[in-house]
Amino acid sequence: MRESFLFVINPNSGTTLGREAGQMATLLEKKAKEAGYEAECVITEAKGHATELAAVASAHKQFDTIVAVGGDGTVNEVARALLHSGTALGILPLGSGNGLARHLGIPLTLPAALDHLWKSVSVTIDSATLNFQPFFCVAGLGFDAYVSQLFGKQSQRGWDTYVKVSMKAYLDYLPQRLKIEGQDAEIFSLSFANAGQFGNNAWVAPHADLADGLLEVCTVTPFPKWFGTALAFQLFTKNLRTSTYVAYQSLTSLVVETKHPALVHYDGEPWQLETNRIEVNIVPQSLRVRG
Ligand SMILES: Nc1ncnc2c1ncn2[C@@H]1O[C@H](COP(=O)(O)OP(=O)(O)OP(=O)(O)O)[C@@H](O)[C@H]1O
Repeated sequence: MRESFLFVINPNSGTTLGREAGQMATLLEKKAKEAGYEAECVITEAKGHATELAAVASAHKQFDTIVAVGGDGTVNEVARALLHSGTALGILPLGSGNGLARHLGIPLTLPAALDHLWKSVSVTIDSATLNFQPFFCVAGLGFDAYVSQLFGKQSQRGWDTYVKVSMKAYLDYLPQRLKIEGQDAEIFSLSFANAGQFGNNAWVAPHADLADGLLEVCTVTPFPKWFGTALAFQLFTKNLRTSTYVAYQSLTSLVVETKHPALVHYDGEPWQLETNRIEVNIVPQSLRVRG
């Protein structure tokens, strides 16, 4: 039997899909056929739709691989439907940040990413949960959650919007007091990294390993405003570990208590909690990915 792929296309991802999603579907079906595979495409109609589509296809064992065509939000929506299933996740990284794809070394141009997809084999990786919400790349609270909330409100996506939004967020963001495993702490940000980067090569935990059964917990403590540029440089050059304001722990679970229900993010998706308690857990060896 020929190998089969379902492409789940999010027209809202990145800056290139949009009204071109229909053309993308036609192109992907043609390319798959030329390469000797069975393929179907579906275009999502709303937030959460990718999970429904992937869950139905996976339950009926209709396809060997379900490919998220979009960014980390799309990857999250498809991947959560494939947890502990026999169906593998594929990624065509057409989002804004593409953190998991970049960590996995998936090329960012469509022809190269497709070529990579056909040739790749599946590996089993860990996922994680934040208050039972699955994530695959990075989740957290503090500055990054604030940026994800502001980014989610923009009409344009893409790298330029990330930069604009991050700079605005930096000017008015205030550090938070909370308890990490019962210990008082003040944080600029607290990240739970399954993969090494947020996306756009912002390496929050370059040493993160997707299959080691551990989360890399990265605490950034408050720093003088003038140090922001140096910290950003360390983030983009995989040198955050050298900063005096950064500490790492490798953990399987963690409990954080906040004064007020916190704004968090999971794979860049903002989420306003209704509880003061945050529990993060690793879920070892839970997802098959074409890497
Ligand atoms: N048809 C749709 N209409 C509107 N929003 C959608 C639709 N399908 C999915 N979404 C939502 O679009 C959002 C953005 O998708 P995604 O995260 O893939 O792109 P991105 O933010 O540009 O990339 P990245 O997360 O890599 O930075 C997600 O919150 C997803 O739930």
